[in-house]
Amino acid sequence: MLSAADLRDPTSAAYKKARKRHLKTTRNRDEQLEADWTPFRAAEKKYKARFPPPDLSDVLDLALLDESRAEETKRGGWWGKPDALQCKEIRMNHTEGKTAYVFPSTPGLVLLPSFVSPEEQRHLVRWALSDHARPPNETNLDTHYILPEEGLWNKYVNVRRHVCEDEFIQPRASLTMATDSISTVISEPTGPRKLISNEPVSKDNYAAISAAPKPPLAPSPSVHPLTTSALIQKLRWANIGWSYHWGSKQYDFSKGKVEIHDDVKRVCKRAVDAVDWFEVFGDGVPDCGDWGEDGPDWESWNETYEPDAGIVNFYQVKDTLMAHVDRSEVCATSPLVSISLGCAAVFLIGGLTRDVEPTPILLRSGDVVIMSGPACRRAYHGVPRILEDTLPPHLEASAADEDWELYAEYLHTTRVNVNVRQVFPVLPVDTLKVR
Ligand SMILES: O=C(O)CCC(=O)C(=O)O
Ligand SMILES: [Fe+2]
Repeated sequence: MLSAADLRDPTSAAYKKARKRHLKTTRNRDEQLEADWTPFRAAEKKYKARFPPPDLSDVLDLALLDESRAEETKRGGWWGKPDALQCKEIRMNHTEGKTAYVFPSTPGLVLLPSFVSPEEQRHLVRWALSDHARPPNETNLDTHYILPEEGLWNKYVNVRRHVCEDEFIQPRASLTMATDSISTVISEPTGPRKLISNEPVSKDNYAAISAAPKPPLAPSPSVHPLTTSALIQKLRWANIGWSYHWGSKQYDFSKGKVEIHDDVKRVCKRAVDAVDWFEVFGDGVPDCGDWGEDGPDWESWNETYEPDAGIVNFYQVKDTLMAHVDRSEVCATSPLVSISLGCAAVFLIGGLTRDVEPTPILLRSGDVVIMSGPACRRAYHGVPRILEDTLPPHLEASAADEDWELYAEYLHTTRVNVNVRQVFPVLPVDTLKVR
């Protein structure tokens, strides 16, 4: 496979070949169209580019400050700069040897580099693939395929260990066409997550949005049977907690809530608890945004933060997550905790519109991002690039743990993001009592 280093060396054969292909595909590029790109779109295009590989010198890469991550940051030849952006180190609670950073450009954004230990990273990856991406938690593949009851990953492990055959997993369409009336389902092709412009949820429209019908998505009639090994590469997300309805981009509370696993909750609570929120939002922090009629609630987060929803994202190296705002949560301010595992990525976060120039941050395995407060929770953000060959040494296969081998192999081309949210404010007004 071509490495990023090959593509940066103009004397290499790989560079010459890629350049030729690039010139051919961009010959008819519409320059006027490019001039119309919003700053967010322009940044996405820049980091997505396969050739030449993007220059990351304006991407914040705080791992470079950490001597113990030297082996990790060497991988793949991808480096940002530790001083690419303006950020400030803040005081933390009960946390030895860790650091937290805030950003004047996005009040409420907190970065905790290397917050999750290597051991805990392995534990979370196992949880995500083996325990979580299976019933009762919905995955992107459930709509379209009749998945094995034991979970796709567990089946895949059995296939690789020759415990069972690599059978073809059948599309669901053949089954449901006969039983579902077409008018009760909405069609959604497979592929990346779609951008649907949904209405921001608030206490005022919550009841109406909850009551609106949420018909199941239609299984695609064009998907083909695939083996377990082929299908595992197409796993893109698994739901956490309250069920999310992708057709309307709203939660479907009628389906009930699956409890968030204690181990995941514990990491998220530890992260929120580690932050001194006065340093993030206290006196003298400007432009924190509009907290709504009840005013700021950050002072109680260390005690009241209680996640109840979220998603595990599985990105293969060529996947991207387009600019979006997570606006389906009733509580538009409480911390959203986002844990990065596996390959590194470029994360972009801008402002309330795509016209705000986004801040680029290199996220590596074990890093935690917290998005909190009105300015940050409603900020456009996305992941335009997964950086190939960046799996840290502590996630590689090791002779000491044979069972890890298949996880390590999968992670070589994958980034896992555990994205945990709080849908309801902790003290819901009467109309919000669904818990
Ligand atoms: O993968 C990430 O870092 C961000 C994911 C995200 O923004 C989302 O799931 O809404
Ligand atoms: Fe998001």
